Amino acid sequence: MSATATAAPVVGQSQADESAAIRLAVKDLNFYYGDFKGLKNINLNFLDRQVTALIGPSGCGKSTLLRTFNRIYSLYPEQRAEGQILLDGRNILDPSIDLNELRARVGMVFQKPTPFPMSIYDNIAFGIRLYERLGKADLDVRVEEALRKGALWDEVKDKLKQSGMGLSGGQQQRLCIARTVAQRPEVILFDEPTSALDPISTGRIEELIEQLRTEFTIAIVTHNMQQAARISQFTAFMYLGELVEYGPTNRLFMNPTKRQTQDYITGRFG
Ligand SMILES: Nc1ncnc2c1ncn2[C@@H]1O[C@H](COP(=O)(O)OP(=O)(O)OP(=O)(O)O)[C@@H](O)[C@H]1O
Repeated sequence: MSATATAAPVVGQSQADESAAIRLAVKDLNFYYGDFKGLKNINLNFLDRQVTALIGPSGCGKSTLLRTFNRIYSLYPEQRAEGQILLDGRNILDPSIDLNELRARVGMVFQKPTPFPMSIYDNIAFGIRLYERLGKADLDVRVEEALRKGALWDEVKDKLKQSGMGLSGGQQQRLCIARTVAQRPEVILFDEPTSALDPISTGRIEELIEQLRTEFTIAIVTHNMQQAARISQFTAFMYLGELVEYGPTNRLFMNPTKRQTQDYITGRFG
């Protein structure tokens, strides 16, 4: 989808904390799909308990970058990353990294809600059981905690045994967020989490992301620049596999330093 805005979007209120600790540091990252170079020498930091939005025209590499952070690409043998991605100082591209542990520390929420075909309760409990042995009472507490953090508890507390597939699209997406949160990750990746949702469900997810950032470091890919402006503290603008400009969202939208950024946020290309 292309940018259609004709003027820079209105920027939200939350201020970037430029002094926050670096949670994820991307250094000289190159990414290849076979011979095709999808990311070119990316250097970028994601700061603790801040929301960083990745924006740019279709095909610029936003999802590719996001997918390096939990190495989900390693399911495909022809895809590879070079460089470093330091999570709390440790390079997650190192072959010795335990991928299951990495994916518990770096959770991901996809564009299309993907509940498991099981009960609402088990959707949350499933991931916890993979890593921890908890008794029924403790597990109940964890499930409730996750559903509360996913802003879903009040709507589902009386039907935890019903299938997660029976929820509305927006509720399913909040269930997926709760499932991710239940693993107690440090970083949560959102890949266009609201593009399949109506405006009301979108608003709820945006509010939820705003709450989650008090606890988690968040990276979000979005085509919606108003959304990036509303919910992120930092924004990275990408084009053709390169990082063009990065900075506090306020500054990047109000006063971009690069012509390409200016053109994109005002809808002059895309
Ligand atoms: N599996 C793949 N094999 C080969 N090339 C791919 C593959 N996936 C993505 N690409 C290419 O890598 C580049 C970056 O794609 P990516 O999906 O990261 O872009 P994007 O900015 O997220 O796009 P969109 O906004 O359309 O989702 C594009 O040129 C795309 O065609």
